Amino acid sequence: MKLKSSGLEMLETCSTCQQKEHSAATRRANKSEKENREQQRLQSRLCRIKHKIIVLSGKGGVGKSMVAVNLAISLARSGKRVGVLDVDIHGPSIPTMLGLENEKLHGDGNDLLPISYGNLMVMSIGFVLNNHDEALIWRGPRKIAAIKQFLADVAWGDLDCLVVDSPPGTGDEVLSVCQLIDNLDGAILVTTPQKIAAIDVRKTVTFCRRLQVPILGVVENMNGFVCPKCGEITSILPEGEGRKIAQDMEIPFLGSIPIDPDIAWAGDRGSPFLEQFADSRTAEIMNRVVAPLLSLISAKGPNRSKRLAVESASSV
Ligand SMILES: Nc1ncnc2c1ncn2[C@@H]1O[C@H](COP(=O)(O)OP(=O)(O)OP(=O)(O)O)[C@@H](O)[C@H]1O
Repeated sequence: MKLKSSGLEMLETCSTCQQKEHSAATRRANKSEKENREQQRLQSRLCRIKHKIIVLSGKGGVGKSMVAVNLAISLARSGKRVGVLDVDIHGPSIPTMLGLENEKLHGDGNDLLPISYGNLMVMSIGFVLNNHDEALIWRGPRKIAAIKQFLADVAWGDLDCLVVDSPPGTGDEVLSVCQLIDNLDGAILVTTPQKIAAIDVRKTVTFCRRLQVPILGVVENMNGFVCPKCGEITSILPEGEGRKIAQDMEIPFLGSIPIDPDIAWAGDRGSPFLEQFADSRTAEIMNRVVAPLLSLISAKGPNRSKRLAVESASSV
């Protein structure tokens, strides 16, 4: 015991240790100063964006990017200033869906400049990749830093709405967006009609509730098939899980969008469906699905959404 206590005394008085502690304290102070500056920069960007919506799903390939792009187009067509932020680090689809896959990231001083698609402004990790086959092999901290940089450094200017397209699941990217944007209007959850997708989407509902992100509604995509010859909609998948999630979990059901070969065609050609096939029956259905979201954005003032079905917070 005696030896141990005299060892401790040595530690307390040792000048090398004191120096080390002093440098560590300086590093900590510099780090928190840097973090404060970053936080201020982030807030000054975000406060110029009236509404922020994230499109989520627990399942991959269910149509999140398709919903994000067409919602953004619909808002832009109604005269809103809209940005689309693609935070799918490992599989960014937005550049392809908007025909921007050959665009590269530009900067101006400390600002990153969004790429324009008509009057839409777009930012995606896809603009950073050197070629289409390149894969980013990043762990969580690097992904989180990239998303932070997108939110803090992209010069969106004044926007009516930012639509964030996310990767499947509730991993680092989605968690970062939900935590960094503290006044998100809410999340749109996308599912397909099968139980297998719905099971994962239910987890996304729980995730949103734990993070106190309001749920704006569920979209059930790929419900029924639109015959390209006669336009009749035939049911080909088990039906109704999207509506069931909405009922069971007391969240709004925004509607169902059928499988339409023209949606897939439009996505591959980089020409948004609601622009290219504006007069089709499916476009009419899609317009009905996004109508409540348009009303939300058109309401005066930022973040007017009612916090829906949000349960008591628990820290994550
Ligand atoms: N209703 C639909 N009818 C036909 N094709 C569709 C429909 N919805 C989406 N698609 C097509 O399905 C593919 C997957 O859609 P999308 O990329 O939007 O899904 P995602 O959920 O964003 O995928 P990921 O999980 O990989 O990010 C795309 O080629 C898209 O054009």
